[in-house]
Amino acid sequence: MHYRSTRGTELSDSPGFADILLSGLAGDGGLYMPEAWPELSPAVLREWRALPYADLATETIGLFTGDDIARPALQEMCRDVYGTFRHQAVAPLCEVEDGLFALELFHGPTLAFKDMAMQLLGRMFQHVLQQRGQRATIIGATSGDTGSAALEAFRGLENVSIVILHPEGRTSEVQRRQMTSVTDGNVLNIAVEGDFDLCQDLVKAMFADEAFRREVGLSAVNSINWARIAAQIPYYFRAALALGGPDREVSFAVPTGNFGNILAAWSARRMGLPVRRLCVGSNQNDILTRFLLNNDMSMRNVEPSLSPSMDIQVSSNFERLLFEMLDRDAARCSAIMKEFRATGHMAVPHDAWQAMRDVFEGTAFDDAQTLEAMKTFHDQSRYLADPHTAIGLATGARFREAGIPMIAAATAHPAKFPDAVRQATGLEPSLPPHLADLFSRPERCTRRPGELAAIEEAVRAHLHRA
Ligand SMILES: Cc1ncc(COP(=O)(O)O)c(C=O)c1O
Ligand SMILES: N[C@@H](CCOP(=O)(O)O)C(=O)O
Repeated sequence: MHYRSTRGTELSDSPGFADILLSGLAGDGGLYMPEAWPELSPAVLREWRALPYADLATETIGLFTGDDIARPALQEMCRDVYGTFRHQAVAPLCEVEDGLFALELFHGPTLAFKDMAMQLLGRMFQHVLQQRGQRATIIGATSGDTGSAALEAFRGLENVSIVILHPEGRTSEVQRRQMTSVTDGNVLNIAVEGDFDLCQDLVKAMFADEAFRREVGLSAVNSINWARIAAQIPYYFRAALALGGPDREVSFAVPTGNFGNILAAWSARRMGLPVRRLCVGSNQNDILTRFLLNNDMSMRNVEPSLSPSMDIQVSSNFERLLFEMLDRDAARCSAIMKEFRATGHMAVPHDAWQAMRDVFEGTAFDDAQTLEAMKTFHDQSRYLADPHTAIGLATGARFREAGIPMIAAATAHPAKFPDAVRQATGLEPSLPPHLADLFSRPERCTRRPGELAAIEEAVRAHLHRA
């Protein structure tokens, strides 16, 4: 399998999986996409119904790794990683209301869906870096969950340093402590004065600084890295196949921020899974919903919300969908994305927008509606949802159609957001035993202004110490 950039101007043609795993973002600022989509027949999908999660993940992800990670090695990684999840089914389905299912993706070590991919990425990086005799410096931006998942997956690894930028004061306390209590020597946490979009822009700016990129051996584990998306595809197959696919259509509802998780669902559809609708759920930062309604993607200030992991205006993976909807015309895709960054507005060609609307729905819930949804799902169905999951379920409920299972991504454990859960239900969710002492663990974190030079300096100083 080879890859190409959504902006199409890369000099080195057709990198393979190991190359794009380590580089993360294409040199031209675009995002890597597979050169061709694997296509799966209904017969193959029926065979996949019987596979345990780790083997289904091996089959799916193996389509993207090609020969760069030998199949037995990939299978061993998947079995090791998913064998440690707290639920035997890894990503179980729970019917919350008639025809409305929660696909629980939070049974990994850091209690959010990010573990589903990140645990595997830790193993893949180690494997490829050892094979190549290289080191990498991973830089990630987080609104709370990617950071903790990445630190857990990469802490203590010999050939990797990891630096995570989070927006100061804009994560839940549990999310912050999950990051800042990781004090291994290869880890640096930076609290940035600004919001998540600024953190993500800083990461992209470090990638654009060619000299710095080479100097530190920069890698990314945000969902700008295709490997993250690839490892998030299997659970959509698993859920749909468990509910009658490929002989029955299903729909998915996904609480959405950076657009990575729903892009993974779209990818499963593109590979042959019969999926009827993909429903984007937003909080009051509803840029995607407004776009889907009016073909008008206009940036506004980010408002802090009860679902902080979705407090975002620039959804990086939207570029991948746009690229596909423009029939892979990289020049047009690049021009539209550059215009968006320059003006803060984007309207896509009408046929591309219509093609998105044929599949995608969007709706938004402000904080009051989120709390109401959390209370209703708890009172009526005894389902305790974190604010992000509640938005996913409420989105699913809004677009549910008779006879078609609606599967909502349950993206975080309620204990990650105890304040919102208490406010909505009066309940005090408890952390699982392995995190029971989280509030008494020492924290380590560096504060920096949201300026490229200050962040690059902090990274250099960290590498010098390590
Ligand atoms: C709990 C939770 N839900 C939803 C999202 C949004 O997912 P995505 O960024 O893939 O759209 C995130 C962050 O990514 C998250 O941490
Ligand atoms: N909500 C995310 C933001 C980054 O998302 P990613 O999937 O691109 O890593 C977070 O939890 O940090």
